[in-house]
Amino acid sequence: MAEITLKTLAHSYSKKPSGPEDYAIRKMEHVWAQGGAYALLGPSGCGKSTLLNIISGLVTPSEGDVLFDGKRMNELPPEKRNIAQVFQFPVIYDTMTVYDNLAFPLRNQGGLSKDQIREKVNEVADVLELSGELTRKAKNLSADQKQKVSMGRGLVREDVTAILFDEPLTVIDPQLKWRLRRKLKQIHERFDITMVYVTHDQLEASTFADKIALMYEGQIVQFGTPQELFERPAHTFVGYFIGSPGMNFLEPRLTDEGLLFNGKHIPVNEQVLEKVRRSGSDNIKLGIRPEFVTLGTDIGEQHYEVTVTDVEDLGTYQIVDVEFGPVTVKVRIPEDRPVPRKAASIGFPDPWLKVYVDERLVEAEHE
Ligand SMILES: Nc1ncnc2c1ncn2[C@@H]1O[C@H](COP(=O)(O)OP(=O)(O)OP(=O)(O)O)[C@@H](O)[C@H]1O
Repeated sequence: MAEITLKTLAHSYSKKPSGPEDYAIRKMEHVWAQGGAYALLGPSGCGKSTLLNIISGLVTPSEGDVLFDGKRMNELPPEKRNIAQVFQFPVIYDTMTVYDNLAFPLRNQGGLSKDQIREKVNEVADVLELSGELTRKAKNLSADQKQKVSMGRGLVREDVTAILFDEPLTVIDPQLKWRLRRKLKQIHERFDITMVYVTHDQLEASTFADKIALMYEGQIVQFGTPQELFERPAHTFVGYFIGSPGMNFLEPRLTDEGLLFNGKHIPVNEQVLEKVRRSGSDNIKLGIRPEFVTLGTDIGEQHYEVTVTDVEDLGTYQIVDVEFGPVTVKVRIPEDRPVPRKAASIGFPDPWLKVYVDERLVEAEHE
């Protein structure tokens, strides 16, 4: 077991990368602490699998280091790294029994008696609810049972540094997914192993992980709890990708008075405004989640006049589309709240209105 550090890591599949777009992993620093349950979340192609494969040794990074407990691993082949990797599709020996599949990594490792092997296999089979299947040939198992055997093969070894899961539930029926996800959580609690779970599904990420690393264009743009990613997106992409629907964005103009949008002054914290001025950038965005926009009929200071254009009833809540100048702002309200007919007003309560410069969150210093 170990802490995994990625130090000034970058990777390009191209021999002669000419710019950032040629990098699957753009320069990053990251630490996965020993024993954590992490999700690596991001859209297709953002570099998740590449990052996992660099940790396990299947891919050698073109720049930077992979350290396990401070020791450089770059030159070590995968089989020497003690990393278990579970892929989308089960990797098992079809002709062996479930018992032999689970015992295989232990026999390979050597140094354990038959009894010790049996004890460990039984323990893992018990956790994975495979005890009744131990004598069955693996090829006769269902897809989810096979995937459980794959996971079990990683879990039996006491010397594993970490288990990396690369979208392991893709082949599993939806109704079994939640059971397996819970199982993984229990396994994590019981075995105290560092786990990194790759997914592009935010629900899967937040039910499994204590902390989520959100990846975008080859970089981890935020590493935090599901709540932190929701309440304080550090990058506009986090705001957009997390939540349903994602964050609303307005593109205000910076004037001597402050931030102006649709002819209205939108007040923000003075320190934040000062930082925006100093940045010299004109890529400024205001972000607010649909859950935090207030909707009413009062027009006045900090209540901006809008037109309701659509209401979508989604069972337990409604999504109201309002036209605010050139943009449609989405507001999420409880199902039983009446929606103003056409003329309405919206407000952006202070702690939830975020300011982004060059896509990064700008905040006031805390005392
Ligand atoms: N073996 C390879 N050779 C060249 N380019 C590759 C290779 N593997 C991945 N890439 C490229 O690297 C980038 C990152 O891919 P990667 O598979 O790591 O992303 P991902 O987030 O895991 O995507 P997905 O969710 O679709 O699996 C993509 O642009 C992809 O096309």
